[in-house]
Formats: sequence, C-alpha cells, structure tokens
Amino acid sequence: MAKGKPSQAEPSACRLYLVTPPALVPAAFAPLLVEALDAGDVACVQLRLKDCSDDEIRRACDALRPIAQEREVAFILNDHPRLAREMGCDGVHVGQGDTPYRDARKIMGNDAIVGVTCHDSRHLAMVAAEDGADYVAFGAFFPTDTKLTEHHAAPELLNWWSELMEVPCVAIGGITAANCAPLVSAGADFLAVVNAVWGHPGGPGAGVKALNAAIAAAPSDWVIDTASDAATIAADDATSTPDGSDAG
Ligand SMILES: Cc1ncc(COP(=O)(O)OP(=O)(O)O)c(N)n1
Ligand SMILES: Cc1ncsc1CCOP(=O)(O)O
Ligand SMILES: [Mg+2]
Repeated sequence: MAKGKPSQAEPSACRLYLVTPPALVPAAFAPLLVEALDAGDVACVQLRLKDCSDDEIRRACDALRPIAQEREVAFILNDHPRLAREMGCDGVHVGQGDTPYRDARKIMGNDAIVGVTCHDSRHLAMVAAEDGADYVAFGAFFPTDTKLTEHHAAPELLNWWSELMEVPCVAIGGITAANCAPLVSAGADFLAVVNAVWGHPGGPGAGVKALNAAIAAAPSDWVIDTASDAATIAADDATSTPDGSDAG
C-alpha cells in the first residue's frame, strides 16, 4: 500500500491494526468487533484463525468482513490468499513460511493489500518492499502470550525503516497502550494488536480508546541516547524515557 494505505487520515499518523484472537466463534465475536470498531480509529482488521478449516474461515469472513468494510475499515485475511480473494477481503497477510509474496500478489491482484512478516530483518523488509508489498511487519517488540515468537525487534528498526522507505511499517508483538509510545515515536505506521484490545479488562472498546489515546500522546521526535546506549524519546522538554517495561 502507498504510505498510509488504507488510512484515510493523515499519511504520517500511526494507526491501529487489529488482529483477531486465533480462535473465535463468529456469531459471538461479531458484537465485540462492532464494539471495537465503533470505539475509535482503526485502520484495518486482520482475521487470523489458526488450525481452522477453510469452511470455518469462510464462515468467519462472511460474519466479520461486512462489519469492517461497512465502516471503511480494511479487512485482511491471514495466511490464505486464495480464500482472501474468494471471500472479498481487502487483502492478505503472509509470513515467511506462508505463500510467497509474489504468488500471493498474483492471486490477489494489484489493487489488493498484501503485507509481509519481516520479523527483525532489514533484508527481508527490503526484499518485500522491492517486490511490491503494501506494508512490512516487524516484531515481536515485546513478550507476548498470543504467539510463540522467535524474533525480537527493537524500535530502532522502525526508525531506520521509516526514515529510509516509503512503504509503511507495522509493529506487532505484546504492544499495549502502556508500552507503545517508543514504537509510535520511532515511526511505526500501524500498531498491530491482539490482547491489548480483545483482552482489555474494560472490553474491546476500552482497549481501542486506550490505544488511540496512547498513540496521540506519544512524543513525535525520536533520538538515540548515546550516553546510555538506549533509545530515548525526545519529548518537548527532552526528558521522557520510554522503557516499554510493563510487558517485560
Ligand atoms: C501484521 C502482522 N504481522 C505479523 C504477523 C505474523 O505472521 P506469520 O509470521 O505468518 O505468523 P502467523 O500470524 O501466521 O502465525 C501477522 N499475522 N500479522
Ligand atoms: C501474530 C503475531 N506475530 C508476531 S507477535 C503476534 C501476536 C501479537 O499478539 P499480541 O498483541 O497479543 O501480543
Ligand atoms: Mg502466517
């Protein structure tokens, strides 16, 4: 996608990218999705069902895709480009062990969104961007119970990418309202979250509101604090220091 796609907001603004829980009952999940999307700004929803049959994925698409698309929120399917196309999804997300990007693009067509997992790799991201990916996804930034993760990314990667490249970058992995500021300040175009929204104690609407507020409050400048060799955000008074520590 072009910088900011599928955003209708300012191209430079960081936006929320919701990823569904890995197992769900569509009829029970639909009102939760409505609550999340009606609570604030969400750029896209990724349906991420693991260990489900194609028919289960089709049924979930039928129930959830209209909820997103009626609200002009892009609906992206994880892992399954053929099903994504068949079910009228706006795009597909593929990982390094999934259908290769070029095949996914052929299946989806040029107008669809195709995003690619790049872990913590500059090389994978440059290859994906060069091939035409609409976004590259980096992570995991923080510990997460949602997925077993082998790769760990740091905010510097987002800063490097966003300074150099036009292709948007998505940050994922253990992101919460309490720890997201360094990622926003470093230049993430989208924050992809599961548990911070669907596991929020106040419900998914409260989760979206908390993340929207945290994104809006994040300092806009990013500097490296060479003295401590740690990434430090320069707030207006150059005194704030992110630690992202609530997730360990
Ligand atoms: C936005 C986003 N980023 C990364 C992933 C992970 O994709 P992948 O590595 O293929 O792992 P699974 O999600 O398929 O388990 C993602 N789904 N979305
Ligand atoms: C799908 C995925 N890919 C890397 S981490 C992750 C899970 C993100 O979930 P959470 O926001 O709950 O940590
Ligand atoms: Mg995958």
